[in-house]
Amino acid sequence: MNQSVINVSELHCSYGGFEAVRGVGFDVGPGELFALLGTNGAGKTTTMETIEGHRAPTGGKVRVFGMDPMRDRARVRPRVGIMLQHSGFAGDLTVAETVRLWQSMVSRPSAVDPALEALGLKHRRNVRVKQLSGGERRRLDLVLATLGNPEVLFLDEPTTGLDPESRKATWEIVRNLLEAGTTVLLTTHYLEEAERLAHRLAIMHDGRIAVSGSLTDVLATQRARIEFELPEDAGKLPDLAGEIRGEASGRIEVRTDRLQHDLHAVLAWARERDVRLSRLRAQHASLDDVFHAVQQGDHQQDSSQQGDHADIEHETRKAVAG
Ligand SMILES: Nc1ncnc2c1ncn2[C@@H]1O[C@H](COP(=O)(O)OP(=O)(O)OP(=O)(O)O)[C@@H](O)[C@H]1O
Repeated sequence: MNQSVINVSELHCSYGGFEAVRGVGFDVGPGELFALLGTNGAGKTTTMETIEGHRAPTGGKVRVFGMDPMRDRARVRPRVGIMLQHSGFAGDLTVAETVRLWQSMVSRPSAVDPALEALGLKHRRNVRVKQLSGGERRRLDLVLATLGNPEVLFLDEPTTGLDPESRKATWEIVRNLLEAGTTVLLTTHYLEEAERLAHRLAIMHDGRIAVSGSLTDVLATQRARIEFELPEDAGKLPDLAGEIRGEASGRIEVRTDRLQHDLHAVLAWARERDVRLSRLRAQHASLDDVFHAVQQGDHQQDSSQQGDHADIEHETRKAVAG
């Protein structure tokens, strides 16, 4: 039985002769937040719009609750909330009038004031929409998208243009929705947003998914880094699993799939020789590193690389847990 709320397989979408989405596939489970990341023009919005039922695919299959979002629109639409990248409000209506109008169109509306309050818009309820700031409009978008208590929420760049406080408030709302069991598909340019909210994520590039999985899986596609400075007379470094870059003396960088192993070897070597490793740093690849590698067309997804990362993550969690 298919447990996915959203199922996308071999999706292709074209604009005339231009293929914007070229064989994308992923599943989103109940209560999961799946984030689509990618460079400008990677195909995120096109993918999202197709899943929302706004655009017919040119190939492949999209299912929401096991149904075709276009053909079965009447059954799918009442169960989903959509926050578009660009909304078309009637500027002369006030915030409260806009929300009431929206309330009359959804099948299971929530109360207006708590919804406005949660996103810091209650004091703006009598202001005309055209007088709102860009960030306030974005927050109104989110209020409207969640007004019908949707089972699935589509968020297309929900925090673009928001100040840091409003961004955090939005994350809090999304977390609450996830706790209540809502399934969320998110596109964002903010890597931190995906790191904080996503259960799983995919990075798109040129219409394809370049890398996907949990944050740990995705980070494991790039090698970790050990950096330090050596004194001139330090001698030859030990053999390591990773690649050693840099001068014999000076700043050294080790790129490795086996962070724990190589860090241990370097520390043991330095201790034996009483060598001081100044400005020592050891770290996993960041999402920024993976994103950059995808952009450069220089990434690999190989689950066999995950051993050390998983070990260290486990140990870190244990240490943090006390
Ligand atoms: N209506 C359209 N007609 C023609 N080409 C389009 C249309 N909409 C999008 N495209 C093209 O399709 C590609 C994918 O666009 P899309 O908006 O899906 O990317 P995106 O990843 O969401 O980008 P961004 O991060 O900039 O929002 C881009 O090359 C874009 O120029």
